[in-house]
Amino acid sequence: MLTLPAPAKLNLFLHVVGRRQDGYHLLQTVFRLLDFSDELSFRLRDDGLIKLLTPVKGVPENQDLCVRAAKLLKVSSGVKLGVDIVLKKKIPMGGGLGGGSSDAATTLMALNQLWNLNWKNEKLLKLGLQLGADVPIFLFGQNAFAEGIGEKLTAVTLPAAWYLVLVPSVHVSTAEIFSNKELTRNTIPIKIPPFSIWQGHNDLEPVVCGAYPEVSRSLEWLKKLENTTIVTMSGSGACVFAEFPSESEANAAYASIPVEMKGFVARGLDYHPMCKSAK
Ligand SMILES: C[C@@](CO)(OP(=O)(O)O)[C@H](O)COP(=O)(O)OP(=O)(O)OC[C@H]1O[C@@H](n2ccc(N)nc2=O)[C@H](O)[C@@H]1O
Ligand SMILES: Nc1ncnc2c1ncn2[C@@H]1O[C@H](COP(=O)(O)OP(=O)(O)O)[C@@H](O)[C@H]1O
Repeated sequence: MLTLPAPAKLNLFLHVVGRRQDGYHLLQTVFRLLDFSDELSFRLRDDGLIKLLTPVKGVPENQDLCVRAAKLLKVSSGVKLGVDIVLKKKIPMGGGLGGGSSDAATTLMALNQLWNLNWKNEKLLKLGLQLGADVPIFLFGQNAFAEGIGEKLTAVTLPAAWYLVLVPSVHVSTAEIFSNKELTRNTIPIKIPPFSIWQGHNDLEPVVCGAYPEVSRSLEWLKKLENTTIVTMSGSGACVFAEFPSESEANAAYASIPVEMKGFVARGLDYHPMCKSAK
């Protein structure tokens, strides 16, 4: 068994700067990888079948992003092998933390190895984008400024930071938020780095807060905390987070969350844990 992590991400800001003709939105965002991961294990099968031994509740096996990633790589490479996948989910689903996309990226990297394909990272990145706009960042393997729909990536160095992430108990559909009439799509594009991560905002946040009061309440609670450097929503929500310069400040804030709120503290990473530079 090959066992590998699939880390979560945060969008430190997310600007919607336009819309493509196919309806997809043009974004500018900074992705920060988190030391908070799903775990995937892979066992080679020589009968060509792709099996998820631990289906996720509410997600049919053939729609799970790791199964879709494995099938796409199998068809694209023409390989005759298969795989058994065991997925231990820890990242909240549909939370704007990119869990499904990260599972897909880890699957592509694992099978590139297990099936002896030796595909270059750029080729995997292109394939990954077919599965979702968030998949490329996890294959890129380090924090990045992203443009386009999330595929034009420029590496960025971010300060050490810890995050208190709140997980409201609502499921937000990414497609629903992007199609909302109230969404503003005209934030003025910023220039590529250097820029300040602290001056950004999330254009999807007012739309999600309007539709889901629990997200709004969680955000308001975070905004009252002291010593935070960023407080915003990640991606299309529902998770919201506060950034702190030290672990002790993040833990102290976590210790004070009201009983009805759920969350966790995680360290910001510089690299994907599967990246050579991370070791
Ligand atoms: C908003 C972001 C920010 O990082 O993250 P999440 O909140 O999903 O984590 C991403 O852009 C989401 O990426 P991902 O979750 O992979 O989205 P996809 O499956 O590609 O798209 C879901 C749907 O959202 C809409 N969509 C998505 C991305 C984009 N740039 N413009 C869009 O309009 C499209 O309607 C699409 O059908
Ligand atoms: N392995 C997976 N993990 C999580 N979600 C998955 C997975 N495979 C498919 N999905 C589907 O993708 C949707 C978005 O999942 P996720 O990536 O966790 O959230 P987000 O796009 O908000 O960051 C889920 O609601 C679920 O229906």
